[in-house]
Amino acid sequence: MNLTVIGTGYVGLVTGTCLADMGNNVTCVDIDEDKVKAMKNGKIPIYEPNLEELFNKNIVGDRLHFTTNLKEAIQNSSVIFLALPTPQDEDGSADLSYVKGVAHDLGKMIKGYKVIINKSTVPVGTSDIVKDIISSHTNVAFDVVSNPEFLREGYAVKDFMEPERIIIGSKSKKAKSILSKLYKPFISTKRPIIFMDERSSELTKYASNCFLATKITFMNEVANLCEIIGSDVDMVRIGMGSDSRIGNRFLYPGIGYGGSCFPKDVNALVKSSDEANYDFKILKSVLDVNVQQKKSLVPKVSRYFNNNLKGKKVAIWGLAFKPNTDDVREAPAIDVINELLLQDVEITAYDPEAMPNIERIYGDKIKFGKNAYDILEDADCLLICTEWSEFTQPSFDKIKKLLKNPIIFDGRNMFDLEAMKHNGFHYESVGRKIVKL
Ligand SMILES: NC(=O)C1=CN([C@@H]2O[C@H](COP(=O)(O)OP(=O)(O)OC[C@H]3O[C@@H](n4cnc5c(N)ncnc54)[C@H](O)[C@@H]3O)[C@@H](O)[C@H]2O)C=CC1
Ligand SMILES: O=C(O)[C@H]1O[C@H](OP(=O)(O)OP(=O)(O)OC[C@H]2O[C@@H](n3ccc(=O)[nH]c3=O)[C@H](O)[C@@H]2O)[C@H](O)[C@@H](O)[C@@H]1O
Repeated sequence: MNLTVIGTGYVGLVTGTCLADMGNNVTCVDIDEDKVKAMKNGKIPIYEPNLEELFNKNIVGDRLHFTTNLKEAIQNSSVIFLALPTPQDEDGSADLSYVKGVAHDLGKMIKGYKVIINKSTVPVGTSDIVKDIISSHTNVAFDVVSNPEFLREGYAVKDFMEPERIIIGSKSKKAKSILSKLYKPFISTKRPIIFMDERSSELTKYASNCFLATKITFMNEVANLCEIIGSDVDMVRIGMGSDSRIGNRFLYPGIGYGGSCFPKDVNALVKSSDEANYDFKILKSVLDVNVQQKKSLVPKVSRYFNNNLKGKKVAIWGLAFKPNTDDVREAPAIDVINELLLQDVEITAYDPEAMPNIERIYGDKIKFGKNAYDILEDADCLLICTEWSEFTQPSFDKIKKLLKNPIIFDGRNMFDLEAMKHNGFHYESVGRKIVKL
């Protein structure tokens, strides 16, 4: 099939690349000229494991094309994906201006039947809004389908190629039949397409992200309680997770959830609920608890140094909002850095992928290293904000030699308590006993 993908951020690029890999002829459109130029030259604008290889394969295979010209891009394709940003507006709601803007453009441009598939995360009712906008410009037949995306950064290719389910919100037989054909290579009896109406599909996406954010937040609160009453959250997590009704995934406590989606999507569902005169209390608590959790590491450091961090030198491992991405949007490391800078702390940091993005925010306020050990020399302690696999089995001897004091504050529970005792560290983590020197 000839397809057009509008917006080549994370979702658009993965969607376009994976669908091209299934033999479709895909044209990706973006308004960012530099991005399009770079992609035409085979340069991928994001760090995402396994994507670059697939991207290059499909460019060489002449199935993946890039342009800034929307009119040209949609000319020969009756299937159009929207993968546009829906960032958080000032009042917490989802900003639909990108989606609405493109709907106006499409309304003025379409000449024959098109199915417009929305992959952006959008509030309930957006499919109707898009339909109305397009209809205000044209009498040509078209369908608007809600087809939310569930991929995770860091696993995006696998998640797209082997989705646990594909949600399609549409009442149009024609659109459903086109999408069934398009997604055939991705589905099986264990990985079905679930058809529903547009409004249910739109809510499924928010409800899924909000539930996961709630699950993490619940465990963060369990961890906070563990610290007070002397339980070990790792054991509680294993005990809880072995109940298949609960499941063992997304039960890892830490220094709060971040990223480009959970924070904005929880805010957006709270806002939509308020507008519908429904007080979504549990989600309001999730928002509050996560703000506190993201601030929870620095007070531990401060307490250790008798509430005086002025002039201390702190090394940070991990800046991305999670491993295997260079994305620092709403990353807990940013809250940690802000708080430390407020207390006049000197910061050295290392992340395998995200340092350029953090440097863009802080300039020379932070020093960066070439590797994890580079930044430890003479630091008063080490903080861990992201659980990159390269931090999993470090040389504790080397860390001890380089740090001024053998002290680690771990926001991601990376190390075994007994091992840290044996290695001779003061070690504080989340929801577990403090290992004292
Ligand atoms: N990032 C993720 O892991 C996931 C994101 N989503 C949702 O998918 C949507 C897109 O997210 P991302 O890909 O992360 O966004 P992004 O911000 O990385 O990329 C969006 C792209 O759209 C382009 N764009 C903006 N206006 C345009 C226009 N008028 N015409 C053509 N291109 C235009 C931008 O230049 C940018 O390249 C959001 O609604 C997000 O919530 C859903 C699942 C996963
Ligand atoms: O809508 C989206 O954009 C995507 O949002 C999340 O994906 P992503 O933001 O890439 O990252 P996750 O792996 O879900 O992690 C989100 C945050 O939760 C934190 N987390 C995750 C799991 C856990 O057990 N504990 C925990 O603190 C991570 O550190 C990270 O900060 C969802 O997992 C995807 O299904 C969804 O498509």
